[in-house]
Amino acid sequence: MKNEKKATVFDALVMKNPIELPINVSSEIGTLRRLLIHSPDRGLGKVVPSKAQDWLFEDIVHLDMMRRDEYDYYVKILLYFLDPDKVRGKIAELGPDADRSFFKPADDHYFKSDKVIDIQRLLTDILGDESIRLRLIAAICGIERTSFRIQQQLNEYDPVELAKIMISGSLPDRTMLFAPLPNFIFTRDIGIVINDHILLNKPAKLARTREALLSQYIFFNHPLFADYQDKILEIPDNEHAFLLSDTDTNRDVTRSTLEGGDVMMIARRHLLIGVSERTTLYAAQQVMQVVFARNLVDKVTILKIPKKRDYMHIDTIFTQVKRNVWVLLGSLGRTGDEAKKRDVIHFFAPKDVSEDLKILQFIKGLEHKPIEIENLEDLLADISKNDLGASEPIQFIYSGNNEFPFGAREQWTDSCNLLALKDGVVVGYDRNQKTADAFRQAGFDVVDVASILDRFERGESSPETIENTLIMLPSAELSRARGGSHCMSLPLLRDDV
Ligand SMILES: NC(=O)NCCC[C@H](N)C(=O)O
Repeated sequence: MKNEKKATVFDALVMKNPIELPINVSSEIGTLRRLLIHSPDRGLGKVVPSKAQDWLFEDIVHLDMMRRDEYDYYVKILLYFLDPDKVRGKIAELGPDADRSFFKPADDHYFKSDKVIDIQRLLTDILGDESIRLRLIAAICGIERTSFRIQQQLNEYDPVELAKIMISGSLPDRTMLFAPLPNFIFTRDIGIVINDHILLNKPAKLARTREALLSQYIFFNHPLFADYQDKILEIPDNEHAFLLSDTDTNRDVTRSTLEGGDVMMIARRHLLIGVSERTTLYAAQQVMQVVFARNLVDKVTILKIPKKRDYMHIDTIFTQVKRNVWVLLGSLGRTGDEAKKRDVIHFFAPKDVSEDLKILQFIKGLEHKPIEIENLEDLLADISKNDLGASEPIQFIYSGNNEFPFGAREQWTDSCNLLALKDGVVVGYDRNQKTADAFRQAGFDVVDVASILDRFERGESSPETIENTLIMLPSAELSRARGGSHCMSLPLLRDDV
């Protein structure tokens, strides 16, 4: 439909006073109250084998199956926990064979929650403003190098359709104008809430550049974030970076790239930052300076992980399950270290293929005297006990139950990338069966998402009463996109723990 200046579609959100929609995240496990997601859009169905690597997928996906059999369940479980009135009593009619209008952000029958918010709707809202629309069209056409005529043509679409085009890269008649954004489903990577501040990301990969631009416009222009304008943090490049060649090894210490999967608000006064394939040391340092300067935390821990596609961000190698329970990849933990010490080949390995994990902790005011932490388990145990006050013994659940070669296999399909809905209740992928065994051995219930929704519907369990559970999401297609439920969430509000 052509641009008719319709009222913004997300009235429920826009009309609320932003004060009623606070933003605050001070842990990874406090009960989740509000988050940003993005349902797989038509762009994901455009990935072809020859572009899969460039677009950061290792495979092509079946879009309809990914939506009906997998992602829609993710949405249902999120709604049951965060906004139950939208789905309670309706689960049977929202099955994989039903009409999907409830799940389509641009549809009149969409669930329209102000707790589980699709970023596409926020984009639609801001595109209702003439000046923002013109600027964003120009910016996108600039980075995508389209013709001037296409710029003019885009301005003719209404905000609902224009948002779809900007995300998917294609027109309603399926003509492709530019590349899709298949990784936009991983909302974790576009921004991170640090207490009541929002840190915007600078993606390392070209395929994610447009995501950052869209997010920047949304965070700076949507009424939802109106009260937080002076709390949005952006990390600039070091001016020396502009003078370095692409191959200069100093690029890493001057260039600023940062993705949300590398930033974890782990406790009210403690931030973790990964230095990885995607996040540079320079960016990590800049973030540390700004969070200390704004007195947002007292402690920043920097974890340098191997620059490998398998690991990508720190949230691909560990996430928190409960105040005293973590899931992690054993080969980068203590057990991995011990095995390595006995391994003469590892000792002589050139630095760039080293599997080492290095951890340095910085205390505000004593930044010049960082503390080295020997292994991941020591760091996580310290967080549980000293930052979060856990009194029970600390438990580590290892990817693939630490059995060779399942640790690596299941980490690749996001066994360590879990989203906590509340303390001890997490969502993960069903294909990671050895990791699920490890959860059982640690005393957790392991239940597939359809069964838990049934139990909720029958009143046999509820989001309030459920404890110590791994909820398993169907994942044959989603896991091909190389991210898990942690990556598919940008928490905006969690209860304090
Ligand atoms: N936080 C995350 O680990 N996000 C997963 C991102 C997957 C996406 N295909 C990417 O490579 O960027």
